[in-house]
Amino acid sequence: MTLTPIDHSLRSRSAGDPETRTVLVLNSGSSSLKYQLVDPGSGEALAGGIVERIGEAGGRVKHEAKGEEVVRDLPVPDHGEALRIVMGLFDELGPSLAEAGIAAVGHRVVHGGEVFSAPTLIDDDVVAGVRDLIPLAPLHNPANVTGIEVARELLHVPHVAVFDTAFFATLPKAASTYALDRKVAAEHGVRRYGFHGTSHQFVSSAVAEHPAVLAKLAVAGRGPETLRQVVLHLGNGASASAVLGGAPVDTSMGLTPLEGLVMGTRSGDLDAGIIFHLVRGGMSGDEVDTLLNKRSGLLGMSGVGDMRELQKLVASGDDDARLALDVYLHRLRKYVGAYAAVLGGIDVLTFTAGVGENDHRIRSGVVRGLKFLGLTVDAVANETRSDEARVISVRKPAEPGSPAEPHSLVEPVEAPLVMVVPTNEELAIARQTMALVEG
Ligand SMILES: Nc1ncnc2c1ncn2[C@@H]1O[C@H](COP(=O)(O)OP(=O)(O)O)[C@@H](O)[C@H]1O
Ligand SMILES: CC(=O)OP(=O)(O)O
Ligand SMILES: [Mg+2]
Repeated sequence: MTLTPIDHSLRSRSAGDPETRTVLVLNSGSSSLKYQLVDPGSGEALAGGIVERIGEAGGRVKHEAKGEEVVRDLPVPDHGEALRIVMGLFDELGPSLAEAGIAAVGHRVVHGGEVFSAPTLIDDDVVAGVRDLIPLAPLHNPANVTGIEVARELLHVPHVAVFDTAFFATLPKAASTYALDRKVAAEHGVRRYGFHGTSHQFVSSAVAEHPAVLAKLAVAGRGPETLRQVVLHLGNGASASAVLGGAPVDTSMGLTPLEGLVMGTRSGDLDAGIIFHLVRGGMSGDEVDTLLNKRSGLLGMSGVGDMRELQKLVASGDDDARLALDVYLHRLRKYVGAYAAVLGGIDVLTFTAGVGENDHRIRSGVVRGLKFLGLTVDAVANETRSDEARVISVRKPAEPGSPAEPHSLVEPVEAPLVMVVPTNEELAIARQTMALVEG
């Protein structure tokens, strides 16, 4: 398929033109390309979709616009072709990219290393910098580089890189330092970088602005700088963060997005000795890398990496699936407990991303067993589906005249809130992209 490059560079500079206000957000994964056309002003997603199984036998494209979804099965050999297909779908099914007034393209880049700690306007040097970081994120950064290169060829507008690691650039040294020989660590850039930062930042900010949280702080007479949050981003990749007054103080992913929680296909935490044991047993380093990143986690333990599939197996009485779920929940409870210690207590525990937003059994499963921290789940609130940020912990009516009014429900002041807050990495990337482009 051949497409004419779209040049919006002149239109994007025409101030006040409402048509020049959208951002195309691209999230290039190892075998997928997620995209969304976003109006950062209104927060509206005008269209979006996903190209899956890139480079595999049967590719698939899902494109959603104006409430309608189109699914097509077709071969997608690489990310370049994936983006060309996406641009063709916009042309064919709308909204037309040529008329959408794209002011910029925002790229999710997973690893920014120590070089990039803020959204960055992309030029050749930045592409080279992201490429240099491939050894630190071999599963993610190669796709990010390809996505950027192809998009720059096809869309002649400013391109901005928004890094997963940026939010965690200010982690305290005690949390970001591995207890290794300091010279080796410095030479190889070994430290905790943290990932999913765009999501942890978006969600923790939304929590801090939520009326129930503001009421809680008001009742306690405390300022926002004291707010102690734990955020659980549970998607295919999963990570936890501890956030104090808006600043991250710890996070579960490390040098790479492998450490921490049990994930769809990644092991999360394990004894580093296991790696040497497997290598001595005959596996190559690359084989162990693939094992831990792609064949472990829920998939490795149960045969399925998708939480919906896992829950079906558990319901059917499958013992391996039950154990996988128990390991997943056990790890989560350990992290919440650890972060309660890091923060000196928890004010709000928040669930987000595909599993966190949708699976009430996981939420109640985590909180069950953490009663000693004051954490609770109200069964009705937990099981009620909603796209809104909401409280799911047990609450009681506010005292008449209390500062918690007009919010009619408030938990005992000392009890933490448990919340579900939908993440929106695309909107956050679009806003950061627009802010940079508009200077
Ligand atoms: N209704 C649901 N119940 C349970 N799990 C769900 C539900 N919807 C989505 N998920 C799970 O969410 C995960 C994907 O989350 P998502 O945030 O989309 O991942 P990513 O962005 O990392 O690809 C999958 O494990 C999927 O099964
Ligand atoms: C960093 C990371 O794990 O990203 P994802 O969840 O998209 O794989
Ligand atoms: Mg995601």
